[in-house]
Amino acid sequence: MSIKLPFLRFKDKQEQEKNEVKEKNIPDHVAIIMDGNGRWAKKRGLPRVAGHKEGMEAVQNVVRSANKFHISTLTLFAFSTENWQRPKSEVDFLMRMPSQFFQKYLPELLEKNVRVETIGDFDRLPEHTKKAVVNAKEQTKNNDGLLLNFALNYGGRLDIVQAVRKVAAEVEGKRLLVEEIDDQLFNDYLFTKGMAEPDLLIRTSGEKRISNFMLWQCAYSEFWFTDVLWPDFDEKVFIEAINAYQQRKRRFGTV
Ligand SMILES: CCc1cc(N2CCCCCC2)n2ncc(-c3ccc(F)cc3)c2n1
Repeated sequence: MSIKLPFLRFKDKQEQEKNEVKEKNIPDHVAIIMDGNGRWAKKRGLPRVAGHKEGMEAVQNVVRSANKFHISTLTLFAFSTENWQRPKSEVDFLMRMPSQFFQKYLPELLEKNVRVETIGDFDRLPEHTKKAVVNAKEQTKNNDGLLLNFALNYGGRLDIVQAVRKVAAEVEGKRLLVEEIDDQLFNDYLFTKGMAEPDLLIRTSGEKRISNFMLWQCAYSEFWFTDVLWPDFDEKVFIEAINAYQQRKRRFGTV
């Protein structure tokens, strides 16, 4: 059984298949590097912030699609540890986006049983940003639908270094033996504690780099790249990514 998109006319079965997501092998956890917002604006002679605003609409659209496809976890790379190097005016604008997002979409997230989480160094964010995010986390904490996880002030190397520091402190405090340290234990010290690892990592705008995103967690993820700029990312592109994932995961009856 697959989720059909009735509004699209299909030339033939093959064409139809390209516009459907089969229920088998749906990726449990999809992570997205939402790249291309500035380029989207530049192509239109608009200021960069116009690309960020349009990109925020694309965020809610991809949440709706992930919900429809019964994806369990959707992680969105919203702000990296490197993004602090951007002009102050742009960083200030970006730091107001979480609050704007929830002002517009929190009612819909609640109605759709979505739970909001974040990964990254939360403390360094401005108070107004933290307040908006803490409020959304609190209001959605008992929801058991899609886990919408925003990577905020996140870096893969920061994630690993802060985890190593915590493990080292446990060993130093005689609360942990070196021999007990393995992958499974280490996972519990990362920002993504308790979360499934990404099955599919999508990056938009044509760049084919991971840019310090979930370095440990994506060790076994399928990567899918598209030239589409993030503000233009829609359900049709999302289906293309999931279909590509499903093609790679086809067992042809084998285990
Ligand atoms: C903090 C920078 C930033 C940028 C941004 N853009 C701009 C660049 C990336 C593309 C998407 C639109 N969005 N879109 C939603 C959020 C958001 C983050 C956390 C949260 F809890 C709720 C919403 C967001 N955050």
